[in-house]
Amino acid sequence: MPSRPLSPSSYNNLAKPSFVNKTRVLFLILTISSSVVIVFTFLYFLYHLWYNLVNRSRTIPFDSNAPLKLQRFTYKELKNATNDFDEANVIGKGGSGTVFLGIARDGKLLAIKRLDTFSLQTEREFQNELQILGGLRSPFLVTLLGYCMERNKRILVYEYMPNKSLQEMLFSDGNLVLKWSQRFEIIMDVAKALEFLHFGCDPPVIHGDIKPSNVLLDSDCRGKVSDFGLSRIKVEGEFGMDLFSQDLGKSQELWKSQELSGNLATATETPAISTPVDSAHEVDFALALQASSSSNNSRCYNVRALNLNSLNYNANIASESEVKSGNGKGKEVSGVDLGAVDWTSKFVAYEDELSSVDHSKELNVNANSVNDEAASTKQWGKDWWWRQDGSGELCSKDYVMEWIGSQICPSTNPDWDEEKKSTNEKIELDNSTPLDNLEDGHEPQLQELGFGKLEKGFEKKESKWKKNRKKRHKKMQEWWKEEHLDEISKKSSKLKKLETKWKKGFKIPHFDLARRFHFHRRNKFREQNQDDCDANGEFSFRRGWRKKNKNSMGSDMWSGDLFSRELSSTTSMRGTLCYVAPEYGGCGYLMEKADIYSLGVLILVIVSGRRPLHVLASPMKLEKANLISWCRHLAQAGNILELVDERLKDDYNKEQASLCINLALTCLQKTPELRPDIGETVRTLKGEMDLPPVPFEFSPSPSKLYGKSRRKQKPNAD
Ligand SMILES: Nc1ncnc2c1ncn2[C@@H]1O[C@H](COP(=O)(O)OP(=O)(O)OP(=O)(O)O)[C@@H](O)[C@H]1O
Repeated sequence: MPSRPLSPSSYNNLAKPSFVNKTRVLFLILTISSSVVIVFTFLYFLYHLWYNLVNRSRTIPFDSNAPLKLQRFTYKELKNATNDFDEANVIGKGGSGTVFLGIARDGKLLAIKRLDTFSLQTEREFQNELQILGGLRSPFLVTLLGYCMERNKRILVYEYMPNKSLQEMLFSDGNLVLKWSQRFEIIMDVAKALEFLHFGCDPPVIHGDIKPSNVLLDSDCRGKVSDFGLSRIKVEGEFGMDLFSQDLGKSQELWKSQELSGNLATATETPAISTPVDSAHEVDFALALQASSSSNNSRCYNVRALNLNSLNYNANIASESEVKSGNGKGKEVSGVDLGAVDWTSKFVAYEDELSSVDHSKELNVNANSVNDEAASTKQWGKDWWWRQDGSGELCSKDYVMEWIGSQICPSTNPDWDEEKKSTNEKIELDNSTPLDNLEDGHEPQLQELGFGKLEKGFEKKESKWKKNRKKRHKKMQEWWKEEHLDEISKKSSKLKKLETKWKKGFKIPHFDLARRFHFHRRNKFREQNQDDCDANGEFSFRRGWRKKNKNSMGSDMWSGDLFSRELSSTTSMRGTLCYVAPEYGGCGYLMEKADIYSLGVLILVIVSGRRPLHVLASPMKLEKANLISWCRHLAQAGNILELVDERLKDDYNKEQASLCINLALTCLQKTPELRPDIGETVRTLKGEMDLPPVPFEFSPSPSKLYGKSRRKQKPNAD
């Protein structure tokens, strides 16, 4: 019997079970995989919870809401408190703002810091102070009492510290010299402040800018750490933080919230604090974004600035220096009064001196008496005074180079004019008996006494000096080119590459918008900078060129020598030159050990009463210019107490002083891991713990210790 052909429906019935099976398998797979995902997520959540509980430190929790507890002042209130921000009330000036003395309605004295510009950087500093310092209370930290935030006005209100800053106390002209006991207490206070920040806060806080101007002194001269503008909260699990990546995160939030709400809300933790829209943010955000695309970028900008200045210098040197420079002072360079010589001459003189260290060993004439010194000076190359050791210091060198670059541009450097004046006066003082008794710097008096007439009398002399000066300019220009142009051009080409990368890349909508704003505004910024530069400006690493404020105090210590005052306390985007740890200055991660390094520098500064870079008038003292190098050389020579401030005479505790210096040396080790942590540092200072082993290279070398005795022993043996 022929079989009946299968109908299509029967085919369907036959295919169904396989289809159903497939669906079942698929369903099973999906169920299993999703349950695996859920289980893993749950496990991860449990692990995270456990991790947080276990690692919850024994410290106080960091109170991010605390800023909201700060008093919010109105601008009018602060205006009244400071007598309309009267100049007479100015008690200090830093890189970011001016500090005024204010009187509250209840008669309490306040330190009111008005941020001078409105940019992303000042905004970041402002927010940092609110978010970090605002949430901390410690007897070793200056208390932030409140703030004012109205349109583009940013003001911070602190407790008033009657003895101002350690910077002023150590380096001001007054006769007041900090006693040893006070110095030691201040060292202890700063160490305890850092102990609180690193170990007492959860998460730990890294200050990032420990230096004398950020240590304020109360009525008893006890130190309190201030200025959290560059501080960072250490995020758990992170091995470090990059300043720009953090800023960028914050900036992106700022940017987003501005876009979404039309208001520039601050970080999410402080929704109550809001800032009005301002285009400056767009520009600076873009700038930060660009900077974040290369960790070296911030430096590159400065290098570019240097190039501009150098070019300016090159272009103008022949013509302008002749017209503007006034008098050359070649003779005074080698003369007695080195304090009055101009920077060019000084620099050439130093350069000559350094060359002699390098090649002719002229400094080591008395071979017998200075043999050891000769050995140590020989190894310092031409750039020994900024080279502390190793490649990590290159960033510092860059800063120094930039600064010098700015200094050798006579048309843009007001100090040249000042020195021109003082030289004019000097000519008078050197050559005319009636003026002999006059003090330097009294131009009106000089004019009254016939300065104009005398000036004519010395015209011939002047023209000779002008020629000398021109020669010297040229010599320095050539030296500068030889030494650094190669390095600088490499860097600027790197910057160009980055710029093209930047122009081509980053097509993300917000970023692109930011970029366009950035380029538009940056050109404006450059023009403005150039104008500022031309119009009697000064160079600051934090702000680039800025107008010189004659009343400026604090970080601008006009009493100091030209070189030191600029270099020792100017804040960059990444800390302050000479105080910043090599790994961080090298654009690395900001860690607790960076604060330890800065503390090491600070200890040396406090003990010695010198700035970290302190070029004195006498070129013979150049070996002491770099405090850290000098200290290391003294340590090798087994003579660290020579570092102690001469003004203390013998009135200090030698045991404590050598403990401090040796501790500083351990803090200044290149490898961050080798530096002690702040707990060890405090215990060592308290005498509760032995000094961590001083690095081998800074221990007195056997030849230095035993060299003499061996020589003595020889005759006996014979
Ligand atoms: N609370 C305060 N009480 C008394 N004086 C203060 C107070 N805060 C700051 N000053 C003075 O103002 C000066 C400038 O302080 P500010 O914190 O603005 O800048 P800085 O730390 O010197 O420099 P930068 O901001 O560039 O790091 C200080 O050196 C100090 O003399």
